[in-house]
Amino acid sequence: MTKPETSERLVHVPLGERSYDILIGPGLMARAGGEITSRIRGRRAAIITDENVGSRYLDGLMDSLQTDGIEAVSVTLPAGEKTKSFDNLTNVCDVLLEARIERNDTVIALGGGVIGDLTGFAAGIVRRGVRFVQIPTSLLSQVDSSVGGKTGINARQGKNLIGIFNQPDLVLADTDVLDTLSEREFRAGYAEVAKYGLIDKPDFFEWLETNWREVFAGGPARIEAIAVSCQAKADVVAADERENGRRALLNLGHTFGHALEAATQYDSRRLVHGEGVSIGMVLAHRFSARMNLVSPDLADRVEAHLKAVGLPTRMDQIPGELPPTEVLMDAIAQDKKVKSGQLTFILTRGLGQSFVADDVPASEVQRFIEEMRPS
Ligand SMILES: NC(=O)c1ccc[n+]([C@@H]2O[C@H](COP(=O)([O-])OP(=O)(O)OC[C@H]3O[C@@H](n4cnc5c(N)ncnc54)[C@H](O)[C@@H]3O)[C@@H](O)[C@H]2O)c1
Ligand SMILES: O=C(O)C(=O)C[C@@H](O)[C@H](O)[C@H](O)COP(=O)(O)O
Ligand SMILES: [Zn+2]
Repeated sequence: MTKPETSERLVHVPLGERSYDILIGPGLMARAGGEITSRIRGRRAAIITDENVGSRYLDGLMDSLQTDGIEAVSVTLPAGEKTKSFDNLTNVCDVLLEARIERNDTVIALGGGVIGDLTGFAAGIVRRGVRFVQIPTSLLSQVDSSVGGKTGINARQGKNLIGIFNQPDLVLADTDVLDTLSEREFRAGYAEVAKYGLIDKPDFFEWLETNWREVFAGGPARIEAIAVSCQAKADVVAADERENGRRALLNLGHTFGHALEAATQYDSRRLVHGEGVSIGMVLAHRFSARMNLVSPDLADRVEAHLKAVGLPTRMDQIPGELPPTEVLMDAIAQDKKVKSGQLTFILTRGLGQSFVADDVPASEVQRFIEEMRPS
């Protein structure tokens, strides 16, 4: 096994027998075989990827696995949010069973959050659970979706409505691969980075306001931002793995964001997840101001930063027409945080002072959306 780069970072997710490491840094793809064989007994693997990532990184990963004695099959799916479907779940399960992947073999998600969520779900249900490694290749998946074990697919009724908690055995975030990510997708991932600052790390948000250009440029600031994000997520997940309380904070901006994704039929030409989160976080701050929890200046500040990096911050920036507010409210009513029919939102009392509000009147939300949406 080749030596780790000195710039490499390790974040541990302490979850008892489900604990695992997240390795972050350059050159990890070429070491994947060694990192896997040092942790997982089985010598066979199945790699699930998408066409954009597979065409660039599948061969290299296969070579690395082969060097360390792992024999692998692969399946390449179409790229994009629509891939998180029952049809593709069936396809992936079929591939795993046909290849006779056993419980101690490894299923590898090589791609962004779409591939990670779908693959993690399949790995958790095939033979009631086989080993699962995340090799996240988008910024969003390196800072968020590969960590914490939420896996699943979308349903006709809404986003991520069918799935399971299934922690990975290992996460390998090779930061070199971010060089081929489009600027738009990098920005979308950045929304989830900024989210950690807005949840409870005001110093990190301030650091991002000053250093975001370096994060976009690559190098140590980018690795630092990814490591801080993974540590922030690991801390929340370790405290509340199954979202009985504090973990809901990671949903800041998502109640609005998921409704907008559903409203655009998961059409990535109109909106991708991180963009929905960006608009959703601004709405969550504006709604907090509306509820007299914070000054509107804070919402202006959050919007100014997200705008500066080039993210959309308002519903009127989504191309095409949005459905009526009632349709958005229907999607919001399907949110997994709803309790006894009451909406739950993540609101804020200040910069980095987010909290879970589980008594938000639907009528207030509806009125607020009416005012904020394009007329
Ligand atoms: N499970 C969780 O905790 C969690 C957290 C956040 C988001 N998510 C989910 O993650 C998904 C969004 O993830 P995403 O933003 O990674 O989307 P994605 O998986 O669709 O990836 C974005 C695009 O970038 C391409 N891509 C990925 N890596 C690349 C690379 N290195 N070079 C070139 N192209 C590359 C992909 O092919 C795709 O076209 C959503 O479904 C969202 O719900 C899940
Ligand atoms: O890990 C979590 O918990 C999150 O909420 C992270 C979110 O960024 C992510 O988009 C997640 O998939 C949303 O979860 P959901 O339970 O609202 O579907
Ligand atoms: Zn998200």
